[in-house]
Amino acid sequence: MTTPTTEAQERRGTVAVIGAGQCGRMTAQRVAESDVFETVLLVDVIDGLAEGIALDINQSRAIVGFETTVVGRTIRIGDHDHELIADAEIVVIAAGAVPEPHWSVKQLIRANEPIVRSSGGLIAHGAPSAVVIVMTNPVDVMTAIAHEATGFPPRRVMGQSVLLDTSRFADFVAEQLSVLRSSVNAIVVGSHAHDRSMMPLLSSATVDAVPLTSMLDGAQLNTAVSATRRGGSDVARMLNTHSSFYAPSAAAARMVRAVKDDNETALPVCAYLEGAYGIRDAWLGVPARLGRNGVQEIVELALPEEEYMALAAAAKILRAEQREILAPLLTASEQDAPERERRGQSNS
Ligand SMILES: NC(=O)c1ccc[n+]([C@@H]2O[C@H](COP(=O)([O-])OP(=O)(O)OC[C@H]3O[C@@H](n4cnc5c(N)ncnc54)[C@H](O)[C@@H]3O)[C@@H](O)[C@H]2O)c1
Repeated sequence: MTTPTTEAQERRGTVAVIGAGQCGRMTAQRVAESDVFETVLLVDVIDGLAEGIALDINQSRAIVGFETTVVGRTIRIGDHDHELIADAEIVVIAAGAVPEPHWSVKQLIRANEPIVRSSGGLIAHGAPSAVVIVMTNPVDVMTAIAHEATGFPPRRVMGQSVLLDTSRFADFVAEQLSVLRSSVNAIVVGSHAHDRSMMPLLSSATVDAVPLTSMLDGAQLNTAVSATRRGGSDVARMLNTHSSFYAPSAAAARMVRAVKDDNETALPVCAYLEGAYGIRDAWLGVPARLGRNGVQEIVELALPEEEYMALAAAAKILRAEQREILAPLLTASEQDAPERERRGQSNS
């Protein structure tokens, strides 16, 4: 069954979004408005929340002009109604605890780990062929947890992190130079944490093919980098009670579309590295080609020594954080198995 078509377009397939808070509901809306799926399923543990949001989005269809149906469902924590997300080809995890302002990263991890693990269990049983996109913070470690909880090959699990940071960097640079955002060609890699492990790659950044480093001086470049690293916390501080959701949902919806389109679109995402950039056994932000099976290939850019080393340092921090709560991914004997066969993900 497909929904009626307004043009020569057919809507097929289901995207499930777990968590109907600000990020989840906005992602569901953006995906529905792209009008390429038959159904967007939105689920939450709060009674009636997902159902209400779904009804509201659906009532905008005649104005906005899309036919995708958003279906809302309430789930109980630990009640794995696997049928619920059956048929979902892509699942976005946007479920999370409401953080207290004074929480440390460790407290956030402790609060969100069971939520992401239970979401992973639901996906593993209900949608065993799905591609998973994790939004829950801290996203690099939560992506690793989602991978462990689903038992999926790493290529079918990725995090939304550096696509958002890349967009923030492009926005700040465009503001500084009064140019179109589309003329800025730059990429952010590393961690989604708001510190030095989030790395705009200045060496390859261009504006209309002119190197960015020839257009901004050192102080201006530092300003753009700091503004990018602070991007999320600045929004959260202004909103006071909440974190950002417009730009994060735009990034998640873009990733959903790249997976759906299956044409190897390269986007920066949090992915598992097993040799690319000289990094093994860590989840972090790098450019990757996306498709129906998730991460088709890690795109290995030629980085100058300084950026290469900085990325290795970011990976070291993330690996340590991830190993603290994960069972080791590789045993010594597995280390000897052929890379691509073992992980199902190629790095080139
Ligand atoms: N990756 C990014 O770029 C990015 C950006 C902003 C926010 N985030 C993160 O995304 C997550 C969601 O953010 P938000 O602003 O939507 O938060 P929110 O508080 O508005 O929504 C979270 C929702 O998750 C639901 N939930 C909790 N446990 C659940 C479970 N087991 N199953 C289903 N639903 C469950 C809650 O009921 C709530 O509705 C947070 O962890 C946040 O830090 C990530």
